[in-house]
Amino acid sequence: MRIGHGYDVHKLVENRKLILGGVHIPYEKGLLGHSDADVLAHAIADALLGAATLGDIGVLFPDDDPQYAGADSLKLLAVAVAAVRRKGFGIENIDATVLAQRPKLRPYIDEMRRNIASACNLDLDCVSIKATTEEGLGFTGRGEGIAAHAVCLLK
Ligand SMILES: Nc1ccn([C@@H]2O[C@H](COP(=O)(O)O)[C@@H](O)[C@H]2O)c(=O)n1
Ligand SMILES: C[C@@]1(CO)OP(=O)(O)OP(=O)(O)OC[C@H]1O
Repeated sequence: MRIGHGYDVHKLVENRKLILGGVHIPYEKGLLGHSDADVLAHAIADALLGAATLGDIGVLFPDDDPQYAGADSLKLLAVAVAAVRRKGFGIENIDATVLAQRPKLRPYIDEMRRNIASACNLDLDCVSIKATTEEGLGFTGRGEGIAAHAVCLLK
């Protein structure tokens, strides 16, 4: 067994789509990044790559490479998963938490889980996604950005 942890943050700005776990969530702002800035998919990719000692998402997909401009992060996640599997690992489970003051994410959680499970070729029951506010505290609490933590086990 191998354990992995991933953490990512992206800034909330106007005139960007808010994409979390591959779901386009209606909101007045979106996350800024070189890719679609799907902070949840990035944290999960980093957890998987970390567990397999394959570096992190920025190693696989450099943020100065034009081919990743506006990239669908679920596709980047699927590539990361393929690298993990090529190294001989299977994925036991993924558990992630999104830190966002707004918008309310609960209505979108099941669709996010389905998207992540599909990108990772996993049963739905192996993918857990949760959301929490930080009670108005810090940069997520002020609505300046959204963060995500993820852990995974590889077998
Ligand atoms: N952006 C968010 C944040 C939280 N939730 C859900 O609300 C519950 C209570 O949030 P607390 O920060 O007070 O723990 C939380 O357990 C989530 O189910 C949400 O949907 N979207
Ligand atoms: C995903 C990549 C891909 O270009 O770009 P960003 O969307 O900026 O995301 P980040 O988590 O800052 O770093 C990883 C990048 O390599």
